[in-house]
Amino acid sequence: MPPIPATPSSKLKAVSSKIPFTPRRPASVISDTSTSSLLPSTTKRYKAAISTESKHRAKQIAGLTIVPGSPTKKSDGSKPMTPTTPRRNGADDSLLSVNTSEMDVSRVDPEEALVDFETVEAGDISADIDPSMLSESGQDRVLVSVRVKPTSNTIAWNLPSSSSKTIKLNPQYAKSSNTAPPEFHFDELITGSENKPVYNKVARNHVISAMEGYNSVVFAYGQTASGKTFTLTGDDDQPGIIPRAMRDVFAYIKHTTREYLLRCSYIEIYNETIIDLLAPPSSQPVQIQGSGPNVWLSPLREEVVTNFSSVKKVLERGDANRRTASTDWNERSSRSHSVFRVVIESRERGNGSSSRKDEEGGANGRMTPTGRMTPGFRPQTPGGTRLQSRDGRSVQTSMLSLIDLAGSEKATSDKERTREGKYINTSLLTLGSVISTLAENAAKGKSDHIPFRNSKLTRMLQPSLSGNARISVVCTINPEVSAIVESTSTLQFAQRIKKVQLNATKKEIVDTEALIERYRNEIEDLKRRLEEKEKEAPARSRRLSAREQMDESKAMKDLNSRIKQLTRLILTSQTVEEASRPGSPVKIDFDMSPYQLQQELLSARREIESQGVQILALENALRDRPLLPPDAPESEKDKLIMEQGKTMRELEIVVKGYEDNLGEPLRAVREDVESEWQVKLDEEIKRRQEKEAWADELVKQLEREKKMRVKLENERQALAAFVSKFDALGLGGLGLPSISISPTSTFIPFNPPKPTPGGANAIFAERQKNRLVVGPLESLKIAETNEHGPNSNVNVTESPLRPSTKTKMENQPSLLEEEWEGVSMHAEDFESEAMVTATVPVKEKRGSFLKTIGVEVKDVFGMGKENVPATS
Ligand SMILES: Nc1ncnc2c1ncn2[C@@H]1O[C@H](COP(=O)(O)OP(=O)(O)OP(=O)(O)O)[C@@H](O)[C@H]1O
Repeated sequence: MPPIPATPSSKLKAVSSKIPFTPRRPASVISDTSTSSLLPSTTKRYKAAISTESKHRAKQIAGLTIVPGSPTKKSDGSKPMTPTTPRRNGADDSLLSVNTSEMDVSRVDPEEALVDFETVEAGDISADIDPSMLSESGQDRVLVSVRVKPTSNTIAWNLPSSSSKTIKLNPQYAKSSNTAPPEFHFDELITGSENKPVYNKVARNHVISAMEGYNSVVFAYGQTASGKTFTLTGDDDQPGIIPRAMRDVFAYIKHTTREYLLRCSYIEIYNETIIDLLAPPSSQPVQIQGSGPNVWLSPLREEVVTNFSSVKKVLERGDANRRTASTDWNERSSRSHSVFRVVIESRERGNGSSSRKDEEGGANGRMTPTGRMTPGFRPQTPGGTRLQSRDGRSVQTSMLSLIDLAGSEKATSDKERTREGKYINTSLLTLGSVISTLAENAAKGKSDHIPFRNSKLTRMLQPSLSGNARISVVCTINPEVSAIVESTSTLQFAQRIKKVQLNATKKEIVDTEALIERYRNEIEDLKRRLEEKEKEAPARSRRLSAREQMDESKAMKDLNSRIKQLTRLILTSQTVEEASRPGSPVKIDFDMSPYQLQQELLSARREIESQGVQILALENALRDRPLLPPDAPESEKDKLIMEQGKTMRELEIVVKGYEDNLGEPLRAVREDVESEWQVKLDEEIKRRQEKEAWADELVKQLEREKKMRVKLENERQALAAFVSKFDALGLGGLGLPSISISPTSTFIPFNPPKPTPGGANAIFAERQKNRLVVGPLESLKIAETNEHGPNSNVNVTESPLRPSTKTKMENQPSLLEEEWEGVSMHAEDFESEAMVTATVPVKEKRGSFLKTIGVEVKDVFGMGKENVPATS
């Protein structure tokens, strides 16, 4: 198998032939010229600058042994410096104390160190930046790439073509000819010495994601000397991921309207100790605080960077403090895991951003270091300095972590390296098992315990590995035959990490203070408007219609309820703020017992509650308060009362007019209805009068009929008696001369009537047959005269005043009018209750006879049988 050509080959040559060097120390941070004179004057690489401590030692300790296998010697023949002990103990701190910066975030006012498109200069960004590259592309899975280090030796791996993403062990190097040689597929497979395509493929998206607000992690994993540091840091010719990422950070800022605060930190984990590469050597080791996904490092020095040159300085300082040593495989092997982190905080630009910076930052709006810094400034923010959300502009926070892991390695000939190697291998092993469990859990939906706590590295990476980060891993391999085992192990690790599931989210910090302030302002504004409305109300109400007045009162009610709502929101925000603040040192005395603290908390809560009640009560009072304050002058009050009285009178008039107008149509309707019904009423009255008259007439008629009936009955009785007597005397049918019956008659000529056939009874019966019978008033019945027969119940509805033609009344003369042959009868004769007398031509006894037939009417009427008095 031919060796892998480097791209371009001349570069590989240049890189491989480079002599390690220490970068030039920035003048600003190095005050001791004698120290700087110790350092080589030219520099081509950032990597593994020999620490100041090491240099100092170098002066004192003569004759360091050359590590066997070190590929290169220094040009002066001296051996590479290898720190053998932690640099803090026994180090000359006075020499190292210069290694500090005024850009320490605790000394900088974040508001003065903001970076935005105005402050970013062309030199801060890559010359070949394409804005279209600055768009985010989300990743739910870890992006896994493999970078194969160029070599001139025979390689054991088959790399089919440049576009292929599969790497396969050549069969002749397989463990056994029976087993298939291992084959791996990745997202990217990169060869050559060009760092730019590596950055573009494996890191650019993640850098942009970090700028968009997602935590992002890029780390290099691989065997020692396989090219991790070359990939992450690179050199002047081939800058690696870190410098390229930082240039893209500024390029991104150049193309947005947000303002940024960038804070860098640089640490290393060496033999399970976390060391702050930017802090003075005497500083306390960094501790991992918190637990689970909420872990942070403390104390940790963070440097604010505002341009690329400040980033470069930070990197140089950190690199200078990194532990490197010659190993059997790498002249300057990283003996620790290094983590370069940038905390990116951003918010929308405020209105006066640029003008403020122009004033304070000098030419082109760029802040000078002195202009930005406020020595001794330390905002009282729990958890350290950070960008504050302002005027309702929330702050977005994310972290970009660029990690160069220590190389896994086999046992080395050096004792110290062996000890380091153990730690390195242990932490890498832990990383491996953490990744395996994460992958397993993701694949099988399990939630097995993940051993994050087994190493500082995994514990520190826990938030990112738990899913809340976008991760890219570059696995570097040495393709040579001698490194098959390590390369296979690296590729297997890469294969596993590919399965880890991610779910990164953005973190937004809301500006509660600004929110509360905004609410307060709004409440003030609403109250002012409410007050104005209340003042104008009497005057306005005169002008407004009823409808508009209703709208007006609704608007005032709305204002009131909005005030109430905002007050509640303020209370809630304050409570949340209080709860989320982890105990301000200003307010809480930590020497207090838990009981006392609890009491404090309770009383604080009670106070908040009572304030809430007070606010609500005040709101109610505000709503119900009179239009004038109690201490207003009497004249004002009188004026108001007068105005209100006037308004009331006006309202009364309005109401009356309204009612009047409303009554008018009703009156018209009533009149119409009345006139219409008056006619009907008149007709009805007339009809009633007629009916009354008719009824009166009926009554009279009835009376008459009754009398007539009585008389007739009397007549009948008298006649019956008379006829019986007459018959008894044997005078029936004798042909008597005309009889004149008159009570006043004194003389009746003797001319007795001739007897009729059947006698008087027959005549009476005949008359009875044709007799008219008068029934009740309301239903006049004509019985015997009815054409339907004597017993027919046919009603005769006609008025008795207008007798029916069907009756025989008109043909039937009244008995009173009828004149009998020989007997004359007159109605007036029956008017009185005098005895009916008949003058019969009898002998001398006739007078006594006449006397004996006198009959009282009342005795006759109502008797069922003929009441014939006995002849005396
Ligand atoms: N792709 C590459 N092209 C050219 N040179 C490379 C490449 N990768 C690595 N090198 C060179 O190989 C040497 C070792 O590389 P590097 O120091 O980056 O390895 P490492 O993985 O960081 O090792 P360690 O784990 O020991 O720190 C360096 O001199 C570096 O310049």
